[in-house]
Amino acid sequence: MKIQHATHPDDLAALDDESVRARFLEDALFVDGEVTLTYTHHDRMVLGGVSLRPGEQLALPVPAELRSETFCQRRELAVVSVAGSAVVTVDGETYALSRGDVLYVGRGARDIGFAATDAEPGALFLASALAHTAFPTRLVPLAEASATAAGATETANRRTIHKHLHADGVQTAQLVLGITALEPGSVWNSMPPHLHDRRTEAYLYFDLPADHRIQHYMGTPGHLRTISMSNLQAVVSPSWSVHFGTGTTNYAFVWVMAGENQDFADMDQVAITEL
Ligand SMILES: O=C(O)C(=O)C[C@H](O)C(=O)CO
Repeated sequence: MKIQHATHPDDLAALDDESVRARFLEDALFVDGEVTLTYTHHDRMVLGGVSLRPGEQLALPVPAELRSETFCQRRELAVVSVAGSAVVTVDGETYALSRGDVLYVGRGARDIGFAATDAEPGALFLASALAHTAFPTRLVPLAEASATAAGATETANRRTIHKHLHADGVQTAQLVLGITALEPGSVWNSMPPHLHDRRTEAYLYFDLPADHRIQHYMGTPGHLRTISMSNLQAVVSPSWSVHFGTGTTNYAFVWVMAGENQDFADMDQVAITEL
C-alpha cells in the first residue's frame, strides 16, 4: 500500500510541482487486474482502485500497514462504480453495481471481493475511513441518491450534485460521499470555492475522455497550486485546502470526506476575488 504523510499548509509553497503531485495525487489507482490502495495520513483515509477485466475476480487485500486481521476490522468502506458494472461480495452477500452506484460496507465485514460481469470491464473506486462503530452494509443506486442542481451555464459550472452517503441518508461513522456530474459546456467544479477545516476531502475524476485534462486547484485561497489530472485519477485535499477544478470538457467526479463532522453544508465559502 502506498503511504502519503500529512502536509502542513505553510510547507506547500516550498514544494516543487513533482512533490505536490507525490503528496496529493493518486495517479495510478486503476491498474488492470489489480486492487491498489493508498493510505493518506490526512484523516487516515484509504483510497483505492479496482480495475476488473471481463470475467475477472479480485479480493480486497489486508495491507500489513493496517496491522489488522481484516480490512474492515476498524474501518468502513465505500465502493463506487465509476465505469462498467461489477458485483461486490461482502461475507457471501452479493451486490450488483452499475456506473454511479455506491455500496457502503460497515465496520466488521470480513471477506470483500470484486467480480466483473462477463460482458465488460469494470472500475470501482474505494474510499475508507476509521469507524468507531458498525453500521449496516447498504447499496445506494445512483437513482436513489439525493440530487441537487447547482451553478449556471453562463458561468460554465452547471452541475448536479448527487449525495449517496450523508447525514440524512445512509448512516456511516465518518464517510460523506457523492458524485457530481457537469453538464455539457460546463467545466468548473465546486465553484465558487469553499473550505471546511473539519474534514479532509478527496476527488476522483471520471468520465473524462483520454485526450482531455482537468486542472485541479488546491492550497489556501491566496496561495493556490494546480495539479494537472487525467481520467480516473484522485487527489487529496487536506482540511486547510480549497478544492475545485476546471476541465477542457465536462466530466464527473466522486467526492468523499472524513473528519470532525458529517455536515455537508458546513462549508466556509471563499469569494472568487480572494483567489
Ligand atoms: O460541485 C460541487 O460543488 C461539489 O461537488 C462540491 C463537493 O461536493 C465538495 O467539495 C463538498 O465539500
